[in-house]
Amino acid sequence: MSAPTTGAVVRVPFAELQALLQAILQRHGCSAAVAAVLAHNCASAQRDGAHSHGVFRIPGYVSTLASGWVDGQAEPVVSDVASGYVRVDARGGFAQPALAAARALLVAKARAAGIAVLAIHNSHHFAALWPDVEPFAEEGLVALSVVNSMTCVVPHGARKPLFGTNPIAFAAPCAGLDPIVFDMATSAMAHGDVQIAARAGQRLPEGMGVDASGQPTTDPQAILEGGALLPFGGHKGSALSMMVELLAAALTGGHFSWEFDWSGHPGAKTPWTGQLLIVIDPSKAEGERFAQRSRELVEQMQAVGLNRMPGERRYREREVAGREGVALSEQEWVGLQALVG
Ligand SMILES: NC(=O)C1=CN([C@@H]2O[C@H](COP(=O)(O)OP(=O)(O)OC[C@H]3O[C@@H](n4cnc5c(N)ncnc54)[C@H](OP(=O)(O)O)[C@@H]3O)[C@@H](O)[C@H]2O)C=CC1
Ligand SMILES: O=C(O)C1=NCCCC1
Repeated sequence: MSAPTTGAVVRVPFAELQALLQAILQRHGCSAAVAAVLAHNCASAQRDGAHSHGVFRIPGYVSTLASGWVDGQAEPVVSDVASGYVRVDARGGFAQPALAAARALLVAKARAAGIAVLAIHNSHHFAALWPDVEPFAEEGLVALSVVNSMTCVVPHGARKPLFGTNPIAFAAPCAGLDPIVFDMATSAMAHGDVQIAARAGQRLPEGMGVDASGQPTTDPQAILEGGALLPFGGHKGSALSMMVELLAAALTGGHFSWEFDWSGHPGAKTPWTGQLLIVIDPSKAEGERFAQRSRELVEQMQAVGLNRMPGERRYREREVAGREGVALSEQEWVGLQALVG
């Protein structure tokens, strides 16, 4: 989640940024419907200071669309496969429009049965994962999502990369407070943050990755050029990353992180994989008590000295952006103007 480090800061109203991103995405090959979903997602990440997946990613969307690797016009096909199961074929398009297409059915099933699963395959996810779960918690539901990405992480104890950076995001309602949300790569660092550090000429902390010969390195460029990331927390993060491969790819019918070949599409950046969401209606078990119990948990964590909840930094940045506008570096702002042409 590195912040931009160069240039003066420009503040832009959220709606203006979203409209600009939508215009860029449409100009470079997305349908209006797809561009609207991605623009909202990306502008939200920038607003919340989630810089590794904010406007930093727009040139990647543009080059990927130009390469023909992703279908920016794809219309997802939603299948109602069982009482608690929805399947979506994203048809080679982005995962977020696939989620949007299935969302109402997924929520209806979760409310009827207490739990429902959404399995998306044939999809590209190039964004932060919290925007996919947080809205469910705002409606009183608990949501968990996983997505796999592209081979760049060495499984614990192995010699070569295999897994993606494979994030896990979770959201739950909390009485009187913002939803409890966490969203984390299962690698020691998100790939986007390695790219940002490389661009800024910064070293990484120790323990993030290895170079092309498998030796530990703090040089982000060495990780990007033939090296690899490590899982967070050794064998534990590695096991979670393995779980993400199983849930997001094997269970959905999507590709494992190493199974797609984008070498024929220079400029392609978006992993062609799968995504799983599990949505639970806590009222089925706990009535109205779940959100209150969440609140009790937060209060107990604070009572023992916790001074920052996961998600809290984003909510703080969101509040500031609401008052002052979304922050971008001047360089990013100028770059976006150039892309709208
Ligand atoms: N689409 C894809 O394939 C991929 C996407 N990603 C995305 O990259 C993004 C960044 O991931 P990552 O770098 O692992 O995230 P971070 O390590 O920055 O943060 C992980 C979580 O921990 C919370 N957190 C951070 N610091 C603290 C602290 N000191 N105390 C309490 N909580 C804390 C964060 O909350 P807060 O948000 O408030 O800082 C967040 O919920 C994610 O949004 C992820 O979805 C990553 C890999 C692949
Ligand atoms: O930051 C990462 O790690 C990734 N983000 C978008 C998709 C590829 C991996």
